[in-house]
Amino acid sequence: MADLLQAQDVHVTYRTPAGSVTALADVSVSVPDQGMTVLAGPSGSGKSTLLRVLSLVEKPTSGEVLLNGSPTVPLSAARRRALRRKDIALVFQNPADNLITHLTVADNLRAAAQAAGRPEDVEAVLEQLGLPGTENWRVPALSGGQQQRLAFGCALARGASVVLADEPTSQLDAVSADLVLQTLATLPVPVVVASHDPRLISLADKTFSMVAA
Ligand SMILES: Nc1ncnc2c1ncn2[C@@H]1O[C@H](COP(=O)(O)OP(=O)(O)OP(=O)(O)O)[C@@H](O)[C@H]1O
Repeated sequence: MADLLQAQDVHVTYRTPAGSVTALADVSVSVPDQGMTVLAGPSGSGKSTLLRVLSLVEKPTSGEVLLNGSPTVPLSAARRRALRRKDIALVFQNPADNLITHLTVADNLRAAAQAAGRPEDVEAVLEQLGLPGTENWRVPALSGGQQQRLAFGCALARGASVVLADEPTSQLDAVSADLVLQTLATLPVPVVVASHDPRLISLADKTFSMVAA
């Protein structure tokens, strides 16, 4: 197993009107190129910040982030954006934030595939997500859990090599959350999840426990 993503001695400090806030202090973690890695910890421990740093959305104040062994911090914003578009899917907590809500399920998957210049296989992706027969549904007709699973499907459709998800079960009822967990555990790409959901942590191949900085 190789390391897909590595954070090395990462610090993140935010400047606010009330002074500076340290979100991450000296954090080092590696994400293997398979299975599910869970970033676990209480509210305020920096899970979402670390997820944004690992997904190259946010540059750390100091430290390095390696993607497939190559440093990303020295790269230009454009180069980081290109890497992110090619390899990395960040799935947000609010299901609808991950989708084009006025389009159908199939058109969301097609848009994701086309943006990456990839062939579409809508039926195969929906089968894999446990959403067969929903091709023509518009996003608001899906439950929150179904929307979350469709967001994972869009990540697969665009060929992302890793999916990072922020608290994917926090806005779902228990039944929907279970289906999302099953889907996450069977995605054919490595997954990084920020969560304090014990059910999710119990499915992890690797857990990184965080404490407030
Ligand atoms: N943009 C920001 N500006 C200022 N402070 C921030 C910002 N983002 C995060 N923080 C602070 O950084 C710390 C870590 O926040 P973060 O959201 O990463 O933690 P978390 O573990 O994901 O929390 P939660 O589970 O509540 O989402 C907190 O003290 C938070 O208030």
